[in-house]
Amino acid sequence: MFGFQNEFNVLGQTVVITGGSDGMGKAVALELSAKGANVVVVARTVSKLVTAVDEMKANAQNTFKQKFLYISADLTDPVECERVIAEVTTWNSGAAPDIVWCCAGFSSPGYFVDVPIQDHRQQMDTIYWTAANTAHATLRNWLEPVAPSGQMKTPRRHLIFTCSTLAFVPIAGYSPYSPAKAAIRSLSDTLSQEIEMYNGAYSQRHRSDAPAADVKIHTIFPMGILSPGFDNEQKIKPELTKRLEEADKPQTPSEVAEISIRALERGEYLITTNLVGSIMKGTALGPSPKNSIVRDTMLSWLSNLVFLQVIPDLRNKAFAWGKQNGIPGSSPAS
Ligand SMILES: NC(=O)C1=CN([C@@H]2O[C@H](COP(=O)(O)OP(=O)(O)OC[C@H]3O[C@@H](n4cnc5c(N)ncnc54)[C@H](OP(=O)(O)O)[C@@H]3O)[C@@H](O)[C@H]2O)C=CC1
Ligand SMILES: CCCCCCCCCCCCCCCC(=O)[C@@H](N)CO
Repeated sequence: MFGFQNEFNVLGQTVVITGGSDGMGKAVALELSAKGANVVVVARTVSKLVTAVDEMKANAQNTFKQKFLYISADLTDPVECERVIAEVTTWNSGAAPDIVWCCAGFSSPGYFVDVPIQDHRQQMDTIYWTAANTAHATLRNWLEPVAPSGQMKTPRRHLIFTCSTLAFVPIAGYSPYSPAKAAIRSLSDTLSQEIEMYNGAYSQRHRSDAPAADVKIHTIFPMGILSPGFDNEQKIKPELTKRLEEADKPQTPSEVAEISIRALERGEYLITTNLVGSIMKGTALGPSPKNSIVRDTMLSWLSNLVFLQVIPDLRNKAFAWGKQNGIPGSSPAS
């Protein structure tokens, strides 16, 4: 297309998708398979992984050229993440993956004091540590200095995190989950700066050892996704939380995958998937690198005005809820 340079061409690339056996991760896997990528899906449950591989094969652009693999691993364990990268590299004829997309994780909502403290820690393991472990194993591999003769021909790699708009805006009932997503956002912002040192060294690769490729970091911030994980969280979600997130109209996994991939193709860094999500991002953009200085600055001015009203409104709704219903387990005021 005229004037459009695809910043995320996956044809013939090797992609690892954690959490690729369900929900958004599986939708991403299917879409990238249709675009001609070799895809490795990683999650714990083998039966779901087998199904995902079958579906990717059926969806492939070229069944003869593309390869698919699944690896069962619990990514809360950093040793497992290193095994995943090593196995993928062996399978990929000795070359590291070109793209790693962290999608693993699920939400277990509840009020802060009602959720046992070890469950809060477990959410941090499931959300933050699966992503940080994967990023650590991946970047250690990608950023290893190699001699000029070992440099890649298609010199760009992508590390993608999947966060949530809850990293931008607080909603009561998500305290086990939102802090872990906010930590991912902070990791992403920090890495997006740190990676520039390596990319700078890469730009001088003809002179000295440098990483084998340029690396770009991206983070996706979906709103609700109609996934199996979402069905589970709805069963335990406090009624107040459902009420406070009424402005959210959940999207299907394939919608979210498609919108995210299109934004990656435009080269965006922090990616939202609909208008309410963009407004939530706008109010919290702060020091994060921008996709477009003009558009993001206008967006944050607008969002900050909107949120002058939104935050007190959310707090008032919580207060009114308690006034009406009491705290969970108590008998309501009559
Ligand atoms: N659903 C929603 O409303 C929203 C979700 N998100 C985020 O988007 C991402 C995808 O969510 P969703 O589509 O709901 O996903 P699902 O809950 O439907 O699927 C989660 C995937 O992660 C895998 N997984 C979970 N824990 C681990 C682990 N310890 N090690 C390896 N794999 C693991 C699961 O497989 P298995 O259990 O077999 O390991 C599965 O493949 C998540 O990061 C989620 O937090 C963000 C905003 C909204
Ligand atoms: C005009 C602008 C008004 C903005 C109002 C703000 C409303 C907040 C909506 C909260 C939506 C939360 C979606 C994230 C879901 C998620 O990550 C979990 N389902 C975990 O899986």
